[in-house]
Amino acid sequence: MKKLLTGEQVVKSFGTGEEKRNVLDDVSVSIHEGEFVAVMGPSGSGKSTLLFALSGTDNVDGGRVAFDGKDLSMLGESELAELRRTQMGFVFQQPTMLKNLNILDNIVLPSMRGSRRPAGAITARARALMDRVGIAELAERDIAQVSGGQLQRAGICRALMNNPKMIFGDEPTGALNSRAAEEIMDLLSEIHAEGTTVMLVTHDAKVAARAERTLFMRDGNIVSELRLPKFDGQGLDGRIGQVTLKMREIGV
Ligand SMILES: Nc1ncnc2c1ncn2[C@@H]1O[C@H](COP(=O)(O)OP(=O)(O)OP(=O)(O)O)[C@@H](O)[C@H]1O
Repeated sequence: MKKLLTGEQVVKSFGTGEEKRNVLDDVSVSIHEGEFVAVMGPSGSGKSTLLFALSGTDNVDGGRVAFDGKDLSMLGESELAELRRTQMGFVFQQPTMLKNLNILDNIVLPSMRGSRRPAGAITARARALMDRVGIAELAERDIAQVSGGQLQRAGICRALMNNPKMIFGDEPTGALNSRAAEEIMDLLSEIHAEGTTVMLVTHDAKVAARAERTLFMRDGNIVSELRLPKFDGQGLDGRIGQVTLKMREIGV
């Protein structure tokens, strides 16, 4: 399988002078096309910082990040923004949505901003995605009138609008009850099964159990990884057991 995303000796530091410290300390990692990778580790170990560095959300202080063969540091600001807008989708703990717009408008807004596609086609794409994730009837609702799980589905629709090669998620189920979390993970597993590459930061063994590879971070480094067969919808409990065992083994 082709490498889609590579980080080579990535360094990211925060602070200055004596306060300066490397939050990512020479991290190298490759993610292959179609892979589902989870990132776990103690709070403050650098998981989100790694996700932001690899997705070009944040610049890095050392090393190199390449997406689909393109060195991100060689791209101009607008090229990087375009690459992120068209090839990457982002799902966070809680989707940031505008309160004065309904669900549909929140989903289409980022695509309307930067695209030459006709507005009708963009709206049709959003409605098809909403239908697919089971929130078609909520299009005209205010964002305050839907549940956390429904709002996250809308966030996933927004992330899929441009049919991205890769989805990056930072604790996508962190704000949800266990049933909604499971439904969101079913959805992300489906999207992965259709060929989208996925990278998720999580504290939850139930989330990492869906992944084929879980990276474990500590103090700004990847210290271990667990590989599992591609998830086919079967044997989730056993996979959760394996992730939990590994977490205990390395003290996460
Ligand atoms: N913008 C920033 N400025 C200064 N320090 C930062 C910044 N962002 C992150 N850090 C620090 O970098 C370290 C790693 O943060 P990061 O959010 O990547 O950890 P994490 O593993 O995702 O943690 P959590 O599980 O709590 O979300 C932390 O000590 C954090 O305080």
